[in-house]
Amino acid sequence: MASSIENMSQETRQGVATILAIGTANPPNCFCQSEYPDFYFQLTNSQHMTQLKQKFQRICERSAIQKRYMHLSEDMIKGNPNLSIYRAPSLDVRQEILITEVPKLGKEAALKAIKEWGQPLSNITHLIFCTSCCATAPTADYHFANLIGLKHSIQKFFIYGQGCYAAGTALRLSKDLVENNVDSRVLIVCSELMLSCFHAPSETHLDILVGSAIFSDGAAALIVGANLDTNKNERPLFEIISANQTVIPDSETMMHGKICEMGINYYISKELPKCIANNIEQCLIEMFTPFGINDWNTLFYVVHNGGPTILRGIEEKLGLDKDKLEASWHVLREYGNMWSPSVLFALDEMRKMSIKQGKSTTGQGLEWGVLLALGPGLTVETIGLRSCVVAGYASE
Ligand SMILES: CC(C)(COP(=O)(O)OP(=O)(O)OC[C@H]1O[C@@H](n2cnc3c(N)ncnc32)[C@H](O)[C@@H]1OP(=O)(O)O)[C@@H](O)C(=O)NCCC(=O)NCCSC(=O)/C=C/c1ccc(O)cc1
Repeated sequence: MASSIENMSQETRQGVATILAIGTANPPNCFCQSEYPDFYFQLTNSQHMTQLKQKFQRICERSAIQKRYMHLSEDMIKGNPNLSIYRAPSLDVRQEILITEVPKLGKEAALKAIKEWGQPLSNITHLIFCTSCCATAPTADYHFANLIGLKHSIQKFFIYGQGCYAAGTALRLSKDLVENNVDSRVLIVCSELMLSCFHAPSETHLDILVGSAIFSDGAAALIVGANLDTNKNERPLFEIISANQTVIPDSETMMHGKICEMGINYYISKELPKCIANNIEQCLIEMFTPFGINDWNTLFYVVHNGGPTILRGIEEKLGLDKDKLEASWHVLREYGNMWSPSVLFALDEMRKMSIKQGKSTTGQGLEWGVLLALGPGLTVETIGLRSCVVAGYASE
């Protein structure tokens, strides 16, 4: 197996799932992290909780985040005061907004991906839509397909409630779809709005402080296909060489949530970063041993930016060089943790950063890499990637 990889040229291979375009979008409201504690405690009439506010300030300072985007606004809270009262029933008003806004933000990201891809909308054969934020029938994929104008014969899949690892599941599914359906083109869309889980601070539910400090809104879209039509100028960004899902044993209590009258009520254990760090190398061993790869610094990395302690834990456990998780740190700093789209923002940043730095491939000049999507379960989606030559790159 190893020798076949060493001999592979940088041409994309026939029949292998390939990412052809990436688009991202955020709502217009931008929140500066250093100003957010004042805004959040004032918005939720919690200024009197001075110790809790100081704790929240410490979490914001330690978050490594500089700014985040949210659909949520002061006017929305004023118009719906229950949104800012801890545990007050507010599911109806949240769902009413999310049913419209989740597909809408997804459309913005999808239009950017489709523009980069350069092909007509009618060439999309399959849609995979992911969100943890709105529960309706028909589901959000249906509303999205109508909104953007996909053909009625589009083959739709809806991935709901997987939180931050949904993009990995979508990539794994897209690989099976495009490698088994001739000429198929899959549109993946991940769209999340934190209005679904915005809560006032509570002395008895400290997990909310963490989510309120790091969660943010975003959408990302990809086009995936195999057997590129170079006559139509389809260009490869990354090949999906392999895809595994792993559930970390006995980790269910690390991160969980459920929809309640108050919106999504979630819990995040302090032990979560350690649990991920302790189990991540096994995921890499299982994916890359068949390829003869065991030096983790020979790979490029696209990791879900769940929080700074999660990224640091992975760096330390794998013994990674300083710049290995640069794309994920960038997304954490500039956008926060957007759940499912986050790791696709990091994938987008990886190829942009590689071009900006004059690297020969979309994977920081390296050929092989990994995308790690992490979420409730704890579930890890490990996606093996092969970079592509940067268009127009001329070696010396
Ligand atoms: C930025 C943190 C939170 C703090 O930075 P630090 O370097 O560890 O700093 P400190 O150790 O000084 O911690 C600052 C304070 O935060 C507190 N803290 C530290 N983690 C905690 C903690 N999980 N609880 C409650 N206090 C804490 C910690 O006790 C401490 O309190 P204090 O001593 O009073 O200053 C850092 O620990 C961190 O990155 N933690 C990992 C964040 C994390 O778990 N991310 C994944 C979130 S879960 C997710 O993305 C999706 C969930 C989801 C769920 C359901 C759905 O349906 C959909 C989605």
